[in-house]
Amino acid sequence: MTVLKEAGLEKVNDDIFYAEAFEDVIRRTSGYLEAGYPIHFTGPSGVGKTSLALYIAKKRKRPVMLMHGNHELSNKDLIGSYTGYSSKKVIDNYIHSVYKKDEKVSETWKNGRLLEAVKNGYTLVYDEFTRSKPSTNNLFLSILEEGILPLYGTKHSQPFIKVHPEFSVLFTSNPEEYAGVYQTQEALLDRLITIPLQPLGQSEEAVIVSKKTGIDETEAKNVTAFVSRLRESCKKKGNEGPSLRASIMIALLAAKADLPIKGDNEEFQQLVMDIVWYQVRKAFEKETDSKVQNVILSECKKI
Ligand SMILES: Nc1ncnc2c1ncn2[C@@H]1O[C@H](COP(=O)(O)OP(=O)(O)OP(=O)(O)O)[C@@H](O)[C@H]1O
Repeated sequence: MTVLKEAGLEKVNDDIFYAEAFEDVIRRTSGYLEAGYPIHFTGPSGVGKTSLALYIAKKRKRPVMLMHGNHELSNKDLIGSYTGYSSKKVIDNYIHSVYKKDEKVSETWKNGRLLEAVKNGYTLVYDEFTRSKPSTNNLFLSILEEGILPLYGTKHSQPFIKVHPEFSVLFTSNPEEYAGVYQTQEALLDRLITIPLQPLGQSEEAVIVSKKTGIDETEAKNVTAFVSRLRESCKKKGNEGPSLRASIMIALLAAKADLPIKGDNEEFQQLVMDIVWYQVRKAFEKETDSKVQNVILSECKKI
């Protein structure tokens, strides 16, 4: 769990740049959130779902909590649990002929992440929520429908807590065919406004790459155009191919190693090969390794 504001991690969000192609999505989703509806961004890896969710969350001017889906996430993590015992001993020996000892032992309760967010009206970004078990995510049904968080199995005398009126949530997920992703219960999906996101255009990706890595925008465009051409070839084979992440890695590593972003530079060729190989190999699974290398190299040489 990360409460960005409290952890002094607001920089995480300052590092997110506004992309014009998302302007309309930002406007629509901000309106839905203000009206009290949860948002769900879905799309392939690396299109910028988490970044966009964080960007929109930050605009709400409420503390932002980032939570990552995981198959080990449990109700204890979300609601809270007793973490042990604490004891308090008072010894009164003021009058030395009188000795009084008062000892109290009590269980120590620690609030879970969701309970904190719900109680204090945070904006929750629940990243890759379909990586948690559907049974864990059931808690969201009560939150979104009845406006309560049930305190199941916690020995609390109070059966639930009411959701703060400012609480809101943005979910992100990868498509169901991705490894490690659970199928989500229809009842939950039915309560979310699901918006599919597609990769940004190469010019918009270039702006992000340039701002994030410090390389010149024309060079960044050469990198994103290269990655984008490979992505198109992979798509024809039914695979997503390399994402914006690959462009950021190429630009960063080239800058660090002081490599020119030039397709005929052998060291640069090796760098891009290392970065995009896995994704391209997956798409061209029926081809030989040397054919895959040729696909990458011939696109690289166009830089
Ligand atoms: N608008 C943006 N501003 C700055 N960086 C961005 C932006 N969009 C994407 N990125 C960067 O691109 C990479 C992928 O973005 P992000 O993690 O948001 O994608 P995602 O769709 O959530 O991916 P995944 O499904 O793999 O989690 C990250 O390194 C992120 O920092």
